[in-house]
Amino acid sequence: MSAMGVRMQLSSPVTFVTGNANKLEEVKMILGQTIPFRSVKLDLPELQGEPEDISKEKCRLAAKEVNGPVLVEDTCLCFNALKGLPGPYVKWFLQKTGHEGLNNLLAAYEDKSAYALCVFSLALGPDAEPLTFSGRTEGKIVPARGPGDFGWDPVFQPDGYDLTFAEMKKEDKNKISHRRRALDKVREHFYENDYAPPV
Ligand SMILES: O=c1nc[nH]c2c1ncn2[C@H]1C[C@H](O)[C@@H](COP(=O)(O)OP(=O)(O)OP(=O)(O)O)O1
Ligand SMILES: [Mg+2]
Repeated sequence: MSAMGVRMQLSSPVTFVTGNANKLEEVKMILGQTIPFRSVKLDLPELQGEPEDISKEKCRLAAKEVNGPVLVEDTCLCFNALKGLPGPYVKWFLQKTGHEGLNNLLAAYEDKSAYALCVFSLALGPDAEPLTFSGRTEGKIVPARGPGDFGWDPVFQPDGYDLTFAEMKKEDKNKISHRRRALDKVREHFYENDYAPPV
């Protein structure tokens, strides 16, 4: 039961909206059968600003498109020496300058520390205010190592590991990742509110 004692009935399974197949694969692995969800491939426009606001706005757009309950996420890679940049803009830095460019951004600084941040937003429908759930993993930026199939994974080495995210086994990344930590909160929210499985 939710805090209000009202059982929320989802009108349909939650739709995870993303244009990124690698994200979807990880979300599927992490959530398994715990939350009923389906996915739609849509690359939604993203506003500029703070990670939470970007995620929420993406969620509002997704809920309008889907006209039902939706889940979206926005992922940031934040360099401490650069006060959190490139952050939500890492996609464009990566696309234009590659892994080497991301390393070069830190060339002038001793501090190579960084964190990966994942902000999920959930809206139960187009008129609902999105809720956000964040997860964060600390690490550092290193010259690229490992398979290059998912974003900046080759240049991010999480604290306590000698391997980059790209070099780690998927199941190991999924135990400590920003995405895992955020999804643990999403899952907790579903349990706490006792969202009934869709009929
Ligand atoms: O765990 C990750 N490990 C490595 N790279 C990652 C990860 N997660 C996102 N990424 C990349 C994808 C994109 O270059 C940028 C985030 O941008 P972001 O807008 O959130 O992703 P996206 O546009 O690819 O998909 P979406 O349609 O869900 O917005 O960082
Ligand atoms: Mg995006």
